[in-house]
Amino acid sequence: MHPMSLHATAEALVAPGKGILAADESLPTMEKRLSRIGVESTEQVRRRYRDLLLSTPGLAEHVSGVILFDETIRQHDTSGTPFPQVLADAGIIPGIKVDAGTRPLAGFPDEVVTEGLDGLRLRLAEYAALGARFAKWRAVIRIGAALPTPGCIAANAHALARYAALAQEAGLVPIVEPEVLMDGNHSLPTCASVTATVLRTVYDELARHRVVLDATLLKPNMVLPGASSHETVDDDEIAARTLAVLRDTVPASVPGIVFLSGGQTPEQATARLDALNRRAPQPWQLSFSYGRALQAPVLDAWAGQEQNVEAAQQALLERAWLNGAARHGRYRTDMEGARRTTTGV
Ligand SMILES: O=P(O)(O)OC[C@H]1O[C@](O)(COP(=O)(O)O)[C@@H](O)[C@@H]1O
Repeated sequence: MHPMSLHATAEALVAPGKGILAADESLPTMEKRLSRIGVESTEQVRRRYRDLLLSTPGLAEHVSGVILFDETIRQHDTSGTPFPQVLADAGIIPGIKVDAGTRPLAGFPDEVVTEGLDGLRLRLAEYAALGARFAKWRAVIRIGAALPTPGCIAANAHALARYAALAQEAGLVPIVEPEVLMDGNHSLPTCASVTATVLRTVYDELARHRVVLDATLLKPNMVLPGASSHETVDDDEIAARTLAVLRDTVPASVPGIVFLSGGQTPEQATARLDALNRRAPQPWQLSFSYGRALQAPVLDAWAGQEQNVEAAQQALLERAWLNGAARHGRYRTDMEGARRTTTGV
């Protein structure tokens, strides 16, 4: 086992000015992301793309950890170094997505449950041996006319707790991710009340399963109006509503909250993280674990072409730098596109 305690690892993942790069897209998600830029998703393409991300020089300045996918944790960079080692050498903590994705929840139309508990103890031991020091499991909750149901919330919270306990047993810090989706035309208060109910249920289950909270991180959605609701809400209101829900439901012993981006634009995700941090101090660090909001500009800049690798890495450094500023509540929109002049890089 790695000599750093689980609590120390959790704290290092939410170190000031830093956050997590979620690069753990499953095969179907990666196929979607690559087809947007007109690139076919093959194992070699995914390896090249992840190599670009993970070998970005200077990434550690604002990235504390990277979540990998099962395929990626077994792959190597072009010189033959395993990806978890590439990260560790750069001072970045390697992590791993361990859920097996969502499936329809039997008896609950339009609701899903995350699978992957069977055999998880053995898989976690293998991931730890491959160099992972933290893990992630995502539950998905949909808002609809009569959704989510208590049954769906309970099933997902139970799975998250079973996973988190197993991750800690294996010496990995569990990131607990109950995502309330932005899809739909629901209001901001509806998202707030659903998110609060989900988080309360999740923390009940974590306690029941004896999960040590100071060695966990929470990866929640921000409290937002539904994507098709046409409600305009400013970033400070989103921060206020999000913090009100979190303060009501997340114990203070949790070291950090690392938000998912969930379909927000990169600029929105950064501005809202900034608004949240302008309301610090809070009981926990307020950080990011963004997939799309960090990678969308990288994919656009890369477009699958070798000659664009450096420009793509610059795009990643730019977003990491902006989110690093947002970690301190020091982001301003005029910093967009200004990294080279400001940092002299
Ligand atoms: O392919 P999956 O397992 O559905 O994962 C979806 C993505 O959702 C996340 O949990 C959050 O990503 P976003 O910031 O893009 O919402 C990522 O960690 C993950 O890559």
